[in-house]
Amino acid sequence: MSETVDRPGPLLELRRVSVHHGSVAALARVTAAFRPGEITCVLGENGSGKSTLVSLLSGLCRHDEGEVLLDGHPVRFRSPKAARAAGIATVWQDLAVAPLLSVWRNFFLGAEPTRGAWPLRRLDLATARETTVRAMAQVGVPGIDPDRPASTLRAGERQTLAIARALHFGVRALVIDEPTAPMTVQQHTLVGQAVLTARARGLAIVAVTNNPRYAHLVGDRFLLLAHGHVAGDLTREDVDADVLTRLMAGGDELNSLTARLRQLHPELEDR
Ligand SMILES: Nc1ncnc2c1ncn2[C@@H]1O[C@H](COP(=O)(O)OP(=O)(O)OP(=O)(O)O)[C@@H](O)[C@H]1O
Repeated sequence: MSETVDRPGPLLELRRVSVHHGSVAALARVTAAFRPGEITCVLGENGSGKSTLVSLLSGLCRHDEGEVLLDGHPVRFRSPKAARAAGIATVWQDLAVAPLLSVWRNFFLGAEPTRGAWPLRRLDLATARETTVRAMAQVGVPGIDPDRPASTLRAGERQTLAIARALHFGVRALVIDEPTAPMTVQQHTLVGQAVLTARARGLAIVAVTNNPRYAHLVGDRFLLLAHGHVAGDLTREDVDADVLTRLMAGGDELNSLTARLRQLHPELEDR
């Protein structure tokens, strides 16, 4: 119980949330809590509901049962814009940036700094470039050329740019969908650094990943999804990277772990 005394309350919470796509329950009575300064890695096989969870938290789809709470208050984001206005930024798996625009344009995307007063107000290019370079350095990518087209960035760098942007604009929660193309260790490392910076700044982070070793390295909690259900809600103390790898594959080990956890924590019965 002492664990809960020091931990901040959840920023975002799902209580018995279901999302249907037609007759398919992509998420079924999912209960989970995402706290400031905590990285929750979401793991599960294809079709387990990970993308639906990202869509729900980003305002792309809505729940039809249960409650989504922000700071303890029920919310229902009508659009991605509404989720962003509530302080939730999403790093999309393949659309983290606009590829034809430069790195600095992508960083600001319509919120560029200006100087002078109207009607002589104009874009402050020097500040825009400097800010981009500084923000990227803060998340572990020093010396980036801000004029490079974003299309020349690799998957991990694009995600890092989106994370740097979210940090700069002061979001409170970061939802990260891992790129579909496999990432190299180097690219994973880049994103990992950025994610850890975001955690140090107190953001609540929900990171979808297919890589259990990476998850174990950066994650504080692990939410395992299977067929839209929570199959496990674990902490670093519960699992090591090998167990997490085996759990992701489902099967007996996951079943017995789920049963053991439910025995120890009757409150998990509904998950
Ligand atoms: N737009 C949709 N219409 C109908 N069914 C959908 C739709 N989107 C997802 N589903 C179904 O909902 C379930 C969960 O899908 P979801 O994409 O959330 O899983 P996922 O874990 O992200 O899978 P993947 O790793 O393949 O992206 C699956 O059975 C999927 O077929």
